[in-house]
Amino acid sequence: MPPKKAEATNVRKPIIGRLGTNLKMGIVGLPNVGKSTFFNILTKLQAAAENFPFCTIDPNEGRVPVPDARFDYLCEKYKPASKVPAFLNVVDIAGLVKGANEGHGLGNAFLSHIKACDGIFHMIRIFDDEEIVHVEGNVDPIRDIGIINEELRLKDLEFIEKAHDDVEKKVVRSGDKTLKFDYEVLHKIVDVLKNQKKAVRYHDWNDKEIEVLNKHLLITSKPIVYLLNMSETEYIKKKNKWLPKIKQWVDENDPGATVIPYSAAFEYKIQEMGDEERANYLKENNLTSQMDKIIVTGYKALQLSYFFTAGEDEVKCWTIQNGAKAPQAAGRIHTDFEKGFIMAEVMKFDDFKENGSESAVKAAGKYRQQGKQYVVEDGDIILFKFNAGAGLGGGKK
Ligand SMILES: Nc1ncnc2c1ncn2[C@@H]1O[C@H](COP(=O)(O)OP(=O)(O)OP(=O)(O)O)[C@@H](O)[C@H]1O
Ligand SMILES: [Mg+2]
Repeated sequence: MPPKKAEATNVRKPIIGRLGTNLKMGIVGLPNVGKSTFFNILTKLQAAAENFPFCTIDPNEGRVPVPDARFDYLCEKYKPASKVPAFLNVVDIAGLVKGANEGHGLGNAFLSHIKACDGIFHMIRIFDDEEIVHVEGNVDPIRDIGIINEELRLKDLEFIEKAHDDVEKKVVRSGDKTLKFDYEVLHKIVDVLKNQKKAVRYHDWNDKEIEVLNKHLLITSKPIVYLLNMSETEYIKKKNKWLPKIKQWVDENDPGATVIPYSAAFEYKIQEMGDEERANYLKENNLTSQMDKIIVTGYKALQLSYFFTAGEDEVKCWTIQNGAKAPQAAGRIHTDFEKGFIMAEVMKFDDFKENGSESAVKAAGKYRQQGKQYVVEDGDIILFKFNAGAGLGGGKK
């Protein structure tokens, strides 16, 4: 029997990058542009952030709760003993300079810290401040974006040429046919990076090619979120001469990437205020913090989403990779849930909010039982039914 149409819509393009849910965003940029300041505001940690280039050497890691009004609503509703939001992992990395791929600045070693991340917050300085050293002598974000992207491209090229040559030896000299397709794809990747001088993510790869790409986890295949670090004054005035130029550059050179202007100085200032003082200040001056937006954008860039389990004991967000099916999602809670999966009972968050309770959702006919093929959607509230062991009756969570 041919597959049903409904199932066909479940077919998704494979994700480029690491599998799993423990993914992280790395903060990348020139030295002294505000990466550690941003990291500290995000994580409320105290990594060294001083006015000199290469202040950061070893990477700092932290995790930040992902803000979500739906989660807050569920907590308000159930008043659970335990509240567990989703988390975004972030890594503060040393500054990158021109020629880093050849060992300039802090050199090559920490490019591996970028490689170990799954997505990039590309931090760009657009604030003018005579006091703050700029390694290139003046503020010119278009030039700076170029320097960073070029370093990342060259690093990938160096890595992939080596992989290409290794596979070439096996295919051409030793006649290993199993690697023939890998060899073709590696050849294509070298072409994109070397001849077309493009990042790997700009190219449209097919499913089989993505399988090969995922053996190498190239830096330029990672999703990017551009963060433009403004001065406090300009952020408040919502004005900076570089903003239109950068937007234009990204549209032309990195279409689809997200650009978020913000100000580390402003965010730092409001973080120091008390809750009430901050709320009043923002309201009176018609200003908003950009931190929530940045966190959510970073989390989504990693192709992650979450479903909720909700009850009086606990309201919890469970991170999944986009496109995960119900049994896989159940496996996030416990491997037994995946092995003995029977069904997922699903409420859409909006239905829950509209109807006010689980029983009202049921009465409205909107409480749905979903099977193994169900692709879990962000914000689903789920109760899994599963077989606990070989035929030992049902269980649930
Ligand atoms: N928006 C801003 N306006 C003014 N000063 C800022 C702003 N953002 C950061 N700074 C200042 O810039 C300096 C460098 O910041 P930070 O240490 O965070 O940079 P970094 O990118 O982590 O540098 P490195 O690569 O050397 O580790 C600090 O003195 C910080 O206070
Ligand atoms: Mg730093």
